[in-house]
Amino acid sequence: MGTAGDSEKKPTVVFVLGGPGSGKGTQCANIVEHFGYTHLSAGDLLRAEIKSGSENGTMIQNMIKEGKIVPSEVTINLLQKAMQDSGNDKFLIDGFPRNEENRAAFEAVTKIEPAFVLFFDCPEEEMERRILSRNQGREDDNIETIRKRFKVFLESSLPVVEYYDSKGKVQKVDAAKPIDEVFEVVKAIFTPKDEKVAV
Ligand SMILES: Nc1ncnc2c1ncn2[C@@H]1O[C@H](COP(=O)(O)OP(=O)(O)O)[C@@H](O)[C@H]1O
Ligand SMILES: Nc1ccn([C@@H]2O[C@H](COP(=O)(O)OP(=O)(O)O)[C@@H](O)[C@H]2O)c(=O)n1
Ligand SMILES: [Mg+2]
Repeated sequence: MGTAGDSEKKPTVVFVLGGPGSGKGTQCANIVEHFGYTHLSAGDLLRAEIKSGSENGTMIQNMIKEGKIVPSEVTINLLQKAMQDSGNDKFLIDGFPRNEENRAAFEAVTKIEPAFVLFFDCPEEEMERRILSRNQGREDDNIETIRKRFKVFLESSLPVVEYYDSKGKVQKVDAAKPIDEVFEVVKAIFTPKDEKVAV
């Protein structure tokens, strides 16, 4: 018997990254249906925290409106709680880590390394079109905030993708295609290799 610490198996985590509007949430919903993962969107958790009237709510709301990245401590707490509450051991963590601070803090706090990183690659003009017709009533889906979010994505989030790419952990998907075509590619990535053999 191991000690309490090492006898518990670490959960499987896949980070789902990509620019704003690249289709992360949409594809995660598809993956959940087919592969039994629990989908945790960092943005959704932060928006729920605002709605709950938490003491951090105003700070989070202001940062989201400016397209800025909320301090890791806040987001990681929400992710950890959601992981515990889920009862599952397989997670799609969508929209996190979004900067080097997010990445290093998650690793330090949870000791979890992602199994791989699913990266949705999409041209900015297409992402902009999608966000402007998303109609979810989000306070950050306006052209002024969108521009700020694109800048943060290029400056802070892409380096995280590059970091994982240098470790051979990135599965890059062309996300500019229609939803079902993107999912065909995603599905192949999640399907265990021994089930991929044609019969
Ligand atoms: N491949 C796609 N082609 C066209 N529209 C898409 C595609 N994927 C997602 N969308 C739409 O674009 C918007 C943004 O998608 P979403 O999944 O919310 O992206 P993200 O979570 O990366 O911001 C949504 O309205 C969604 O329905
Ligand atoms: N790890 C994260 C994820 C989101 N956020 C905030 O939440 C906003 C919306 O994130 P999101 O993932 O829901 O946005 P989309 O990429 O889905 O459009 C971001 O622009 C950030 O302000 C954050 O601060 N830290
Ligand atoms: Mg999203």
